[in-house]
Amino acid sequence: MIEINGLSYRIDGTKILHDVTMRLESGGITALIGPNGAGKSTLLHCISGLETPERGTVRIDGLDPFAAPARDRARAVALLRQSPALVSRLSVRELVGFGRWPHHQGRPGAADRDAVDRALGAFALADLAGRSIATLSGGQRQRAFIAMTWAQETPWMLLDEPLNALDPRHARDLMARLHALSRDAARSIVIVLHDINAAAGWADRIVAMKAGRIVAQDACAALLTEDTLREVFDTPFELLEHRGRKVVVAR
Ligand SMILES: Nc1ncnc2c1ncn2[C@@H]1O[C@H](COP(=O)(O)OP(=O)(O)OP(=O)(O)O)[C@@H](O)[C@H]1O
Repeated sequence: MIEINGLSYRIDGTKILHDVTMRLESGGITALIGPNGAGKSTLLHCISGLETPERGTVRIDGLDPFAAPARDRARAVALLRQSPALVSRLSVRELVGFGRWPHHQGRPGAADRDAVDRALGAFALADLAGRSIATLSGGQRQRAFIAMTWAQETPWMLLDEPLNALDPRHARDLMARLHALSRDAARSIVIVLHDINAAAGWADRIVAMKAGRIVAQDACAALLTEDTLREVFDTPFELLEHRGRKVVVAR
């Protein structure tokens, strides 16, 4: 479980997160939704210890990300940032191999090479393994960064808009893989999504943020109501039902 208590974060005097308190249950997929600028990325950065909050505490299965050594933190939680830094001379295989660093600390073994091969296979990157990441298309590069995060094999994966740049097939494949991973490997996934229908189709739980605050959190089906979505996004939505699934249409 990730427990967040009274988390506040400020940049240059402007409050970005306001006293956020919540629990993220282990297992399954939790979608983090909310309008642009709501503080979703900032919250993920604080959870993963990338940013230090002004006040409040975070515990990742008991681990304090602000006090723990970087290696322990990197074995507890993997973060895919929205715009990951690009080291363009790296090959795809080398980039994915970076995900193994917390496990081998510079001396990769057979288990690390296997994990990289599995990640390359899982994201249809085997044919691109030797290519420089600078030469990839936007979607291919996004998949390489997701594979790197995946190869880190942490109990928690925090993914900030991983569907960016993915075509419909790869977006669906990614959500299906994350769903299977959360079931078969008992990994806990927190994913920022702007596509509410991806959340409706795959998430177990949804947390909705607005203006630096949590405004709703519940099981996916319970949270997705026209009233809640209108309140979160300040725009009307229509909720339809298709083959037992909710489909959300912005009006
Ligand atoms: N370095 C910074 N300096 C000033 N303001 C910042 C900085 N980083 C973030 N902010 C502000 O903090 C607020 C929250 O940003 P954040 O990126 O966390 O939102 P978000 O919910 O992830 O948005 P989006 O959906 O657009 O990615 C925004 O108003 C943003 O402009």
